[in-house]
Amino acid sequence: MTDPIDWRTLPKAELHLHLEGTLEPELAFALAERNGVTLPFADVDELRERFAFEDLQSFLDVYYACMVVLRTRDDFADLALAYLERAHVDGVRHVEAFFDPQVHAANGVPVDVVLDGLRAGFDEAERRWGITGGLILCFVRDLPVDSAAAVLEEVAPRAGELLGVGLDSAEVGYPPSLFQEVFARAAELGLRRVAHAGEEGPADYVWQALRLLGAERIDHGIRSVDDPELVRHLARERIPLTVCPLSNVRLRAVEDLRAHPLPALVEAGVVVTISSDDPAYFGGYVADNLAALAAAGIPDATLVDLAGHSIDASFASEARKAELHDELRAWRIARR
Ligand code: HPA
Ligand SMILES: [Zn+2]
Repeated sequence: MTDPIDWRTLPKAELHLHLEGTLEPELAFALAERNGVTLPFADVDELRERFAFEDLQSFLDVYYACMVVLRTRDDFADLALAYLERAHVDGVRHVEAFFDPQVHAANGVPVDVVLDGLRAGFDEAERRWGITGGLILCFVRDLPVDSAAAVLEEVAPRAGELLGVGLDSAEVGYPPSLFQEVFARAAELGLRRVAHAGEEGPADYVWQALRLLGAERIDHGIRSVDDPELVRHLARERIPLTVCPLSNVRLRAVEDLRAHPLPALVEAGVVVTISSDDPAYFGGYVADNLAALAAAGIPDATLVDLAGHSIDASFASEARKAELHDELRAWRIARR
């Protein structure tokens, strides 16, 4: 028998990661103190007690409450670099990360400040650890569509500093169709398009994200299993799903990992990738997600294949993808 795999050693890309969801309680309280901001939780322990979520909304309430500590360019740079250091330890070689500028704007922080800080963090991580990647601006689907359009126009002159746009936050009752025009404008600006769909919402929202928004990747997408025609479409067109197993369990989108639709999706030939979503809140970073899947009975060889999918499904250049595949090949050879 071969040794158990240390999933941190496996080269991989992380494609579904909310930077604000990497705000560990200790950093949240340190930033609150630095900025003279009061969090609605007494201390780190009380905040962690609030991590017993019942659904997506009960998580979002805590997640948005913590964001008030993020005020300055340095806060955003520190947040990004702290995550990227953990990602580096986790064997993440390429990251495509979300951020929610509408929420920061509501807190009085201009999108330019957010973007300057996050970009500084990414640039530093590339220098230190060779991690590549970039930023995906997410529209918050339960805020007015006008505010999504406004933030897009505000960043339009800096579109070249973004990889793309996404769609996140409370899903049910906020169908992708609401954002058709905003996504069309993003495409005009040369931005790639992804969208959260089929996390708590129905398979029809996945169809809408594909057909109305031009989404190239679906974030979560697990409810696609309810629609066999959709599963066949995803497989045939090689449309990747960025699946976040520990998130799905914590937010009760699935009962437990053994009931997760991932094996059915993989079996059907869908390009599944694994990510951590909001690792500070959901009990694990990406290697922890892989370890949890292995413990739940997913074969090691399947999980290694999914790391390969994460490279293919990324928006990295073809040259960078080839480099990452070389690293993965070397890893497989070293395991033999
Ligand atoms: O898991 C999520 N789903 C939707 N919106 C989010 N914003 C941060 N995390 C999430
Ligand atoms: Zn997400």
